[in-house]
Amino acid sequence: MEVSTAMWTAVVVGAVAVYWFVWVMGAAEVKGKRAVNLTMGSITRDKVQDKYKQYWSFFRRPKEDIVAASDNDNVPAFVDTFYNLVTDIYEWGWGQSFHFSPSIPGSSHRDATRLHEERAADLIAARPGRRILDVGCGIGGPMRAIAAHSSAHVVGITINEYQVARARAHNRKAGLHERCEVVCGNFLEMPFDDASFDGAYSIEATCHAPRLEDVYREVFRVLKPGALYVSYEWVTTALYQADNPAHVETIRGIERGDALPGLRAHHEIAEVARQVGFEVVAERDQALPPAEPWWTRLKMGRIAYWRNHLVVSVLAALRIAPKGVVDVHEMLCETARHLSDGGETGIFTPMHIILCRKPLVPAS
Ligand SMILES: C=C(CC[C@@H](C)[C@H]1CC[C@H]2C3=CC[C@H]4[C@H](C)[C@@H](O)CC[C@]4(C)[C@H]3CC[C@]12C)C(C)C
Ligand SMILES: C[S@@+](CC[C@H](N)C(=O)[O-])C[C@H]1O[C@@H](n2cnc3c(N)ncnc32)[C@H](O)[C@@H]1O
Repeated sequence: MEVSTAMWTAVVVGAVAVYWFVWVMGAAEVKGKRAVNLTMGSITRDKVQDKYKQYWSFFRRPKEDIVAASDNDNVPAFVDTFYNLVTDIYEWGWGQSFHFSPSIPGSSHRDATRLHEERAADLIAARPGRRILDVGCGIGGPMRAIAAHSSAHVVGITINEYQVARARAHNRKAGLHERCEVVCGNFLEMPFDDASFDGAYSIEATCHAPRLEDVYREVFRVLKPGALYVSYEWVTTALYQADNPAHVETIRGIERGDALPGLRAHHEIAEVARQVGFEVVAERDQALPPAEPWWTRLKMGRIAYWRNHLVVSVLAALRIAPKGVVDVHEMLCETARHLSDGGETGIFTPMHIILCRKPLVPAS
């Protein structure tokens, strides 16, 4: 082979390899976000690494310090930073719904996710003409599934501005923008009138509240009397032992890597709901058998995480992705390990479901 032919062959093979690596491998989810488009939310490129360090130093401290009164007020700001750092990676590697669901043999993750979301809509009797609140809506995966399933009008709230933009873009693309509204705000002080919603749900979002009563009280305020609220809570189960160092390490790992001021125990949830005035209609851990494990997808993804790590490292080296993206990705790999451990040992569940009703007549 002539030298020039060999060179041209090398160039073509190289170009195909780069295309495949970035465009094909780079799209971890079908039709999802691509690795070349990984930004870091509303953070400018040069600030990503600093913001990551700030986030990490906040959530790495002893739990007692985070929960201490003076720091509580800072939690929503750090949660916002966290979602600037992870939103694109979540969308790229997981999809538009930022939560878990029990796996369903023979069904895709996408279908299992949708069914888990539709369950929330059915539990609160979402239907056409009803105005439903999505507390902590992310980029709106559940909101779109619920609006499509029930034909209700869904209003989502998230603290993160970048997520608002992503959610609105997806709503429009799905043709659901007239039924799905997105508001940027803090669910601890919601910009909604009293008794202005016919139902509400929160999927794996209220775990970010430093005090659960603050968010439940707000949901109670904006619901009409008789309306239902369902929440999918992250909690430690009855199997968790606070004197078992391995358990403590797993739970601390989950808290650190998921911007949680402190996981609650399963028995605390209903107490808080009643304390703010709700009637508790039902409560169960949706992860318990006969449900299939929710952590399978997380665990099976290990090879994909390694591949993703390679992709983000190359993109960061080429300065296509911001520098801090590699650190953030590393943190997520570690978090995935703790979450799988929490699921396998049964000490943690991300789907402790509580269904509440605002009484027709206020309790005396
Ligand atoms: C409810 C919350 C988020 C739950 C999950 C949606 C996310 C928890 C951990 C995330 C991930 C871990 C590993 C990542 C992987 C290394 C990367 O290559 C691709 C994305 C991940 C799979 C990522 C996806 C989202 C999670 C599963 C919390 C924050 C309250
Ligand atoms: C893990 S995501 C879940 C998103 C969505 N429920 C889903 O399942 O796709 C948690 C969401 O809660 C939101 N959140 C956390 N703390 C918040 C707060 N104080 N006010 C409003 N939203 C908040 C985050 O911005 C994020 O959108």
